[in-house]
Amino acid sequence: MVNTQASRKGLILSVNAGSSSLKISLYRLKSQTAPPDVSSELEPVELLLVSSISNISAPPASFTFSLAAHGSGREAKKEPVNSIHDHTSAFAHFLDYLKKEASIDRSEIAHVCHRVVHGGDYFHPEVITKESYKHIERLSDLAPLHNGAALSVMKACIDALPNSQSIAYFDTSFHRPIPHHIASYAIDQTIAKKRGLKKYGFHGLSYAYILRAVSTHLKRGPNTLNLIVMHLGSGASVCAIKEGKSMDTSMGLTPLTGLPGATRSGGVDPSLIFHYTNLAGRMSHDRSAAVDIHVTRAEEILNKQSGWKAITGTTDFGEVVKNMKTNQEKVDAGTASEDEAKWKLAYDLFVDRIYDFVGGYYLKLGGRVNAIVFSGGIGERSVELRQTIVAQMACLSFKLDGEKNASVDKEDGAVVDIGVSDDGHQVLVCRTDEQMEMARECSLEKKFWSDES
Ligand SMILES: Nc1ncnc2c1ncn2[C@@H]1O[C@H](COP(=O)(O)OP(=O)(O)O)[C@@H](O)[C@H]1O
Ligand SMILES: CC(=O)OP(=O)(O)O
Ligand SMILES: [Mg+2]
Repeated sequence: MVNTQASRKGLILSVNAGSSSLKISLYRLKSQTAPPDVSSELEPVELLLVSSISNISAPPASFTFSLAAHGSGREAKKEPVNSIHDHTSAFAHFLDYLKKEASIDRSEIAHVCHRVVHGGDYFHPEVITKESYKHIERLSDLAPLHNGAALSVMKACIDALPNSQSIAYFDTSFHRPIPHHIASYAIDQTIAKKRGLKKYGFHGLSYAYILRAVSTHLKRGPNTLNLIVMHLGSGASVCAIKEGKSMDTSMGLTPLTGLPGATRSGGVDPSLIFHYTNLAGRMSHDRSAAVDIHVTRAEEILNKQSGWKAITGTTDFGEVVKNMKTNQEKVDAGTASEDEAKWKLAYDLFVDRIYDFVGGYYLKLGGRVNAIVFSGGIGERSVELRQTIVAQMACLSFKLDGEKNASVDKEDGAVVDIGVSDDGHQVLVCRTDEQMEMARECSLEKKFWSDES
């Protein structure tokens, strides 16, 4: 049931619970009288403020909050916060700040959009009811770093923002068009069907935003585009987009497989875990999540105690790159200790797995690739990683403009060109925005804005 008062004010709060972060943006509808008539705009909503809490899994968390003044953005306030230890306390900290720092009446927030990583067989946004909440809760075991976090924020929203309607937007929706044989595993198909064991794919809200942003940037309809998009953050994945639709992606049944992440192993031989520990099948006693999640020791180790954190001790890939450069000479000379060499191991291993997917997807797309796109915290910020990947892709005739690559941070806009080859292959960076993707979808959905709904 939409609160009519709030609906008329047209504020949308978008909440993105990532594995290591909570990103929150507040928007106002640009056209309050006729919200659904702005479908052609990339951003039919106006950003009012943005807040981000990072390092939730490696405290102290870092909190930023900035009011967007006519789009230009005011200097962000950034501070470490010791009281933040999970997504619930991160959201509570944000609400406190909102009260103190912004002259916004919470009761004007009509809708809260929640990024939910695993939607199972939900393909469309779902208003949160007892039933949909339970459905998402049941899927928590398949996205142990994510769905529980999103649910805990939903609970907090229902308490703190009783006038607002909570709506779940799913990462998995974008990947619905993946062909059956690509989404299937080579296992007993009766069991696969019964238990829903297939590739779902994730980072879908990000890929949807990127597709639209690149389409606007290149002035070409999304359905004419073939892209290889890398979303590289604490969770990292690659997606092959064929004629505007997801054709394949590197994550699978859960967000664990594919590329390694900050604390995730990525794809390993499934037998590995039984050699790693003989307690693999036992239930984990980890109770750090605010919502009960049932995972085995195997899942806990591969999701939370692996990745570059396990190799180097840090979840920050920026640190990995910095330390790798510091130790480069010794590594090249063969005189580096294991401790000095570990940074390069983490970097090279990540890069190697990216090659696997980018190379495979280039082949699947028959070489007809309009652009490769870097996004996510690492893809958007690591000059070195982009340089390494595109250098290897020279054999596929991709070319990087070194100066443009080094000055991405100085460029405005969602998409930045960093190279184009003679035969038209583009290299792009896209500042992805999952919160905007949800707010946009929400603003365009007539039923969320009619007084009768
Ligand atoms: N300058 C940088 N170079 C490389 N990696 C960076 C840099 N700055 C941030 N990162 C990485 O970006 C990651 C966060 O990415 P993001 O997509 O925002 O995370 P999440 O997966 O939680 O949504 C951090 O884990 C950090 O490793
Ligand atoms: C699906 C996933 O891994 O998301 P994130 O990168 O936000 O943790
Ligand atoms: Mg993320």
